[in-house]
Amino acid sequence: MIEFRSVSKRFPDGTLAVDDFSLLIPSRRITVFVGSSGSGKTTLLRMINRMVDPTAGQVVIDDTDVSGSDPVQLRRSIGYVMQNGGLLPHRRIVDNVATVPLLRGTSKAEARARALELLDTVGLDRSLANKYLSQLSGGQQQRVGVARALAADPNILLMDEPFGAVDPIVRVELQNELKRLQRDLDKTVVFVTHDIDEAFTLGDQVVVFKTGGIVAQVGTPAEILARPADDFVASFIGADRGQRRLHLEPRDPSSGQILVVDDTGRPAGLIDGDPRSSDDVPVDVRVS
Ligand SMILES: Nc1ncnc2c1ncn2[C@@H]1O[C@H](COP(=O)(O)OP(=O)(O)OP(=O)(O)O)[C@@H](O)[C@H]1O
Repeated sequence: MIEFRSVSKRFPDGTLAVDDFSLLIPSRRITVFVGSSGSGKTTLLRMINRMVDPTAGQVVIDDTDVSGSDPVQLRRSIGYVMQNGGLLPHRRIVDNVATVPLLRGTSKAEARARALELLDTVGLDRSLANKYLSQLSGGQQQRVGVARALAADPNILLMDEPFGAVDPIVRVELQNELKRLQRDLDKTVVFVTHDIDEAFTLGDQVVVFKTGGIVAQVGTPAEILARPADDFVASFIGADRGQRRLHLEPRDPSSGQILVVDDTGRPAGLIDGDPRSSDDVPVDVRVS
């Protein structure tokens, strides 16, 4: 589990990027940070591997405050994927994937063998191993970024807008692939995006941010869709434009769960509780 405890970040130029932020990130799930530009998502993500240190508060991973960890060791033990991925254009794909294991002292032969396995894991043909980045498509490049992040077999994978630069069809493929990988490999994934649909597709837990690292709402996609916390969230998820039209269908009362379904009757998720037991919960919700 990753825990942010009353974390703030003021940059040297005076910008308060994050103000008193607290959150629990469950292990082996995908948590998505979504919000408008400049709301502090990347700053928070980078606090997990100490690319950024908070000016107040603590970030704790499995009961250990990261401020006591060596930043270089920590960074090598946590996978990190970013948009246009930090890959080295002058090195072959296989060598890019093997970077961290080599830095950690794994033999060249072993690191290469592992890199080839990882190409399989992320759905890339091994024939690409000796090519260079410029010879790959955008989607393939992002897969290499994911393979590289997985190379040290980290428990935690941080992903900062990793699919932002690829076309919508490839983006959906990559999202599906990530969900499969998470199920197979059981990693704790923290994923940053601007795209609310991507957040709802991927997230077990979704955190909607306002400017200043302020949390507008935390919940499962179904909870947020069915009960936007305020006008900001409603507007962000498109509820105010009537784009999302979901409604709640109570299930077996003993289960205490309610099914959220869209206009076509397709289930969008489950939420806990009885919608009719609370005045502020609409039984018919316009959400997309
Ligand atoms: N090194 C820095 N020095 C000063 N201000 C910074 C620095 N890094 C980020 N900021 C500011 O902190 C705020 C939060 O930035 P951050 O990159 O965390 O937001 P974000 O939600 O990830 O935005 P985006 O979605 O555009 O990437 C912004 O106002 C940004 O300008």
